[in-house]
Amino acid sequence: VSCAKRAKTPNSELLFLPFRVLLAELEAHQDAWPFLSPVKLKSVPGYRKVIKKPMDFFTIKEKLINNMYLNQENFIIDVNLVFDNCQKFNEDDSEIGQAGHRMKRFFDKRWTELLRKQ
Ligand SMILES: Oc1ccc2c(c1)N[C@H](O)CC2
Repeated sequence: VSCAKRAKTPNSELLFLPFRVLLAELEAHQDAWPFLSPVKLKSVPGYRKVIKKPMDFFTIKEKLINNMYLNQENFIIDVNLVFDNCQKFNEDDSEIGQAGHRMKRFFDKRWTELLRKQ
């Protein structure tokens, strides 16, 4: 993801370590396959029109590595965007729709556990 690289201050790396761990858990989840990389807009009819802000785990990782999240909220907004896009584009009873619901439940649980630790 090209963007102006922000100065890497040590504490910002430390501050976001829990998010990198949490993101790694999302990527390792067996239901993560629809969300690992950007949807190929050219090969999925209607996606570009319906989904105004595509998002995926790879893009989130790139933004984390490039210090593009200024605060915790923006990280959570992007993760929830992945699941909201999935619910918008897929029927709840579809394979991908079900994977999205399972991933969201997993994320909400882990995020709550992470917050309780702080
Ligand atoms: O049948 C299909 C084919 C492609 C995709 C989906 C469903 N859903 C994803 O959210 C986006 C990509």
